[in-house]
Amino acid sequence: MIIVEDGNMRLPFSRGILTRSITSAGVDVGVAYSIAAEVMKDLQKKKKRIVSKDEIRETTYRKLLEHGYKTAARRYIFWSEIRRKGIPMMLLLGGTTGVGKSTIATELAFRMGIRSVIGTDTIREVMRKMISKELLPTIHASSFLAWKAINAPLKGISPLIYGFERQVSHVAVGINALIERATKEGFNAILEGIHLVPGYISLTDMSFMYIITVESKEALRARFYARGLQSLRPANYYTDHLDEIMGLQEFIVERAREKGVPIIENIEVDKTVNLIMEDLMKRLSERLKQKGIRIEVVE
Ligand SMILES: Nc1ncnc2c1ncn2[C@@H]1O[C@H](COP(=O)(O)OP(=O)(O)OP(=O)(O)O)[C@@H](O)[C@H]1O
Ligand SMILES: O=C(O)[C@@H](CO)OP(=O)(O)O
Repeated sequence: MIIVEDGNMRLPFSRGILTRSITSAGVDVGVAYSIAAEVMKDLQKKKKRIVSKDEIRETTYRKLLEHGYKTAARRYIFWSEIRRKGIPMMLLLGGTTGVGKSTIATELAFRMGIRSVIGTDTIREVMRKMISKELLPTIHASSFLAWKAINAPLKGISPLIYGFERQVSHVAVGINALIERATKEGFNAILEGIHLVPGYISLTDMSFMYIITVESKEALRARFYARGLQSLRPANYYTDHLDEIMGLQEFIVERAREKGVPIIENIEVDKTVNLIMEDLMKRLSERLKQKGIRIEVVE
């Protein structure tokens, strides 16, 4: 068995863990697994029982280059440097219901080795238990039905948007508290949810927001049916309100354009995840440069 030394810690070499960090470079999981296996063989050939993390990093980098994955090799080093330096950051994924936020968040967390994925629905759920329907009616409804819980002003704003905005501004109190706490403690997390609307959330200099969209009502309908098969959230509840849900997407996208938040259309999960990681790498290295932190390999 090969033992990996990392500071004071010693852990058995895990092909699974290495596979995961190789996928952070945008390499397909199957390729990542076979490269991790080759790295393991190389290390075994050296007949060393204890290897350092740097040795693993260098061997992996070399293997990626050998297989012609030049860009991926540089990305791999970038993300391992980020992990090694323990740079705290938050990733925020917003977008209307059903676009694929939690699916993408889980995949990103896996590739980036982030342990915490928090849905804003959970924050809303906690608030529901603490604040009665009489006091805050909008948080007790789905985003697209919040308008039914209150009387919107007669002019100037659509009731759908008015109800949603009320819900978002209440849930944002909990979200902002969470961001503040995470920043204070320096932990990495991915937040996802419909309540992450640009302009309502206080972003720190190490939090990065993306808005996920779906191309059409029909694509969204298909996603609700797919989700209905995998979970207890019935498709019809959402497909009966597709116009309202698309209306919320329009509102969120407008806010994102206003605030300069990147908008990513989610067609294929893998491509969406790669696009986010690519953009995040650029934004992150720019931000770190401003802070005077150098990351060795950046394209
Ligand atoms: N690019 C995609 N192509 C096809 N199906 C997708 C894609 N992205 C996500 N899905 C599927 O769409 C369904 C909805 O995705 P998910 O539950 O992640 O959405 P969400 O944005 O988190 O929704 P909510 O805000 O309601 O929690 C899931 O069944 C998921 O597997
Ligand atoms: O409010 C909503 O639109 C969704 C967001 O995920 O939540 P729920 O399905 O619980 O209503």
